[in-house]
Amino acid sequence: MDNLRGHHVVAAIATILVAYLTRAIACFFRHRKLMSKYPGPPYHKLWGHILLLGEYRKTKPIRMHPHYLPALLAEDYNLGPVFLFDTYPAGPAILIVNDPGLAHEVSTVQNYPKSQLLGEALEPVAGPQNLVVMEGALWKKWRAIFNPAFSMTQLMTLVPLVVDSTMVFVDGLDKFASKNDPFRLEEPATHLTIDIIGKVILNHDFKSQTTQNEYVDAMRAQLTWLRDRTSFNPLHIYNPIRPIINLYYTWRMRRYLGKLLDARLTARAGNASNTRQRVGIDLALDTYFAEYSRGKGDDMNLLKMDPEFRQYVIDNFRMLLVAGHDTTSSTVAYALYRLSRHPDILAKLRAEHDKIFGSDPLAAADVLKSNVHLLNKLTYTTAAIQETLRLYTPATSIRQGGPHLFIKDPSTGDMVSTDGLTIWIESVCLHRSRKIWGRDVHDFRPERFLSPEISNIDPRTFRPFEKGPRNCIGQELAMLEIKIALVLVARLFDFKAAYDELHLLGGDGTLWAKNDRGKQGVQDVWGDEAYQVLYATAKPRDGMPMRVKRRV
Ligand code: HEM
Repeated sequence: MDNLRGHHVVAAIATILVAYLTRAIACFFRHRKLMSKYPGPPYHKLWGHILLLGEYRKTKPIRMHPHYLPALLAEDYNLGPVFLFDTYPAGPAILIVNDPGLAHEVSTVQNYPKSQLLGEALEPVAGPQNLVVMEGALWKKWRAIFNPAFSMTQLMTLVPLVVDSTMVFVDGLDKFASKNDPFRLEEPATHLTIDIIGKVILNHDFKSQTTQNEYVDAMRAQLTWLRDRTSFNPLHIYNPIRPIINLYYTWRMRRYLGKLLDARLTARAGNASNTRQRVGIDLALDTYFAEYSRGKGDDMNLLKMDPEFRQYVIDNFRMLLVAGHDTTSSTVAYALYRLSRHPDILAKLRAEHDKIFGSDPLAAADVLKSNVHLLNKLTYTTAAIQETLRLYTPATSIRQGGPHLFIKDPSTGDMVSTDGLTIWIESVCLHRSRKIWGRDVHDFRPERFLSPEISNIDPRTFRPFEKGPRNCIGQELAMLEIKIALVLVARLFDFKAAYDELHLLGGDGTLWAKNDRGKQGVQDVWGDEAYQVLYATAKPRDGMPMRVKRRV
């Protein structure tokens, strides 16, 4: 009897399994059939674009940032304004936007929602609700709260603080120069931008350039634990330890920021007029007092912050601290790298600094502090930074398609459905398009942003900070930081990339030294050994090994 019942159970489980498998297989082939109608590189009935991905993995670096791939595909297959890349079920089916007009449509006219994939990827870094992934009224509210912290008027008042942090960076470079050893430029550049964003958002000096800091250690360690979206290794993808580690670092970071918030709250409630500034933490507290003070009498009754509000503030701080350092530090490193490879361009940049700040580079910090508006005169330096951002775009935008959202393919006039698809506004495709920028597209030539030729290029093409309502809140801050770094560094030091000396850095204890993945095989993209890799954002490969020499 028991035996018979056992057979029934097995038969029922088998039936469910067969039904489940049949449905999964039917879904799979329905997906492939549907996707085969989209424009794109050759599509395999069974494999979609998975085999194509395999081909690129043979000829390009394994660690190459995924945002290079659509640009390579567009070039190799002469692809049009919108095309599909589908590695389902290994990855999502992605509709790639490779046209400035369509990018404008998706980012600005229709402002597609942010992709769920982005939410999943950023959750460990800044919780489920933060400025980058929020939508609708919630996003509007928090964007409006923090906007004033990034206004040009506010930023200009912070220039002296940025200069001070950058002088600590200069001291650090000096030490590397006297030791005459290679080092990874990305490391000190990262600590520089962390210190700056701490001041801008929290009115707090992490001093990460000179000391260990609990928050910075936790944040950087957590970034190394994020899932590497280029890895297909199931042991990595489903690592059971990752969620536990994430919880631990999240707890440490929230605790640190919570203490800062409480201290500021107490100071504000006690003596509002003396402590208020337009840094992020005070702007958040302004909103808190405005929203919660009704009927509570004086501010001292608000010292126990509403838990929901508190969570939003802290997670937004976490997001701003991450978004506000990673991309900027990479751009500082890439700008110095590119300048070091083009003595003629570097000479022009230095001549501009001589002209604006006087011929003594050692006096530049004081000159700048006494007249912060001199930064607005840096025309050539700005072009050099723009050219760096064009070639080394640190971030792009991933949106979510939907049943009512269609993209009109300008090459055919077809309305392309975006239902169920991830939409990628692929700025790297736009920034590396030979058709748009000409035959020297992969060359570093700041002049292209200064000559009349730029007026022939659709202004919606160049979008390192994205465009539309979800553009980068920190773009002016980033430009200001990078300009100040170049002004204070470019005339004092000569840099030389040291990729041929990477073996000397194997034991330097950095995040780069600890990870061996992809260090063998092809190591260049478009002939560039300092290609970008995915390490939370787009970072210079191996942290950009450099040697530096003092000039004056
Ligand atoms: C070179 C430096 C930077 C680059 C290239 C850059 C690029 C970008 C891009 C492309 C986006 C759009 C992302 C998306 O659509 O998902 C973005 C958004 C954002 N960036 Fe930046 N960023 C830089 C520096 C900064 C800085 C210094 C901050 C300061 C906190 C910052 C904070 C943010 C935030 C909060 C968003 C989300 C804005 C929103 O959706 O309302 N970024 N950034």
